[in-house]
Amino acid sequence: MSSQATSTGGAAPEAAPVALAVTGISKSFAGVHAIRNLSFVARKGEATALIGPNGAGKTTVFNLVSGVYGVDAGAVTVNGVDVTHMPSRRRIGCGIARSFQNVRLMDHLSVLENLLVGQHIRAASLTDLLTPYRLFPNHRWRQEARQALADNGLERYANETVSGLPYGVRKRVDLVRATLAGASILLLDEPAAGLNPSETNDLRDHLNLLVAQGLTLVIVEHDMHFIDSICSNVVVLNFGEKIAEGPLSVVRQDPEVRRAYIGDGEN
Ligand SMILES: Nc1ncnc2c1ncn2[C@@H]1O[C@H](COP(=O)(O)OP(=O)(O)OP(=O)(O)O)[C@@H](O)[C@H]1O
Repeated sequence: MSSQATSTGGAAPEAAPVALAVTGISKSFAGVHAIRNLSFVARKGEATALIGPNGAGKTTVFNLVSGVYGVDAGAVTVNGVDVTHMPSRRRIGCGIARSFQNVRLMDHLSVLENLLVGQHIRAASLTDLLTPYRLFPNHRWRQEARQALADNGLERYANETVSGLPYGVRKRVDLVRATLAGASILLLDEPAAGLNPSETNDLRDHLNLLVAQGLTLVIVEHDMHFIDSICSNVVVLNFGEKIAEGPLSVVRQDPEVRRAYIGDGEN
């Protein structure tokens, strides 16, 4: 990844709109300051990485953003909506979804059936919910699901049962499921964990495709090469505080980041 481009001619490119804004959030657990006065934004159509040593607070940020825990202070805004005091399930309706570490597909159903079930969040009524399976084989949802599989190079798996699929494919189907359910911001917790090199490359390509399609990604990941190939912005946490932010090529040169996390041996 190249560092921020500077241009001498013409106006600077306009920054993409803010999709997720975290403003001055703090959280303590029984006197342990897990997150202290943290602020950052994730912009539409960009991937932001959250990195830091074990216990730095990365998972807690995801828990606060997705509403698993309430913040002690600060605010969280999703697509312009203040969700700070909104329950987790309603935040999904604002376009934010959390994925991975555990793939949440139904093993006994086919890929296509899983996608149709995922679309239930968009259903306005019970009739809506049942229609795509039972009545009209070419219902719009089914067409959308097939199209989404095709767009992401997964169409050959449409009728396969999930339990028989390689782990890397299941993870990618889980991504498609989340986007079809209406998510525009994905929180991805160590997406490359447990994948072999070829699956990691496929996932990287898939995530870059989603970014190109305008999705916003926030990724917790330890694999710097993976981050480098996807994320334009990196937020570095240590003991619950932001110690650096910027392109990876810049933050990895920061002495505090090297001391806390990346290490002097890395280039
Ligand atoms: N539910 C909880 N109860 C008590 N302490 C918690 C809870 N959740 C997180 N913590 C504490 O908050 C701090 C940050 O933890 P967190 O899991 O967010 O870090 P992390 O950066 O995700 O670490 P790792 O990379 O190991 O997953 C740690 O000190 C942890 O023990």
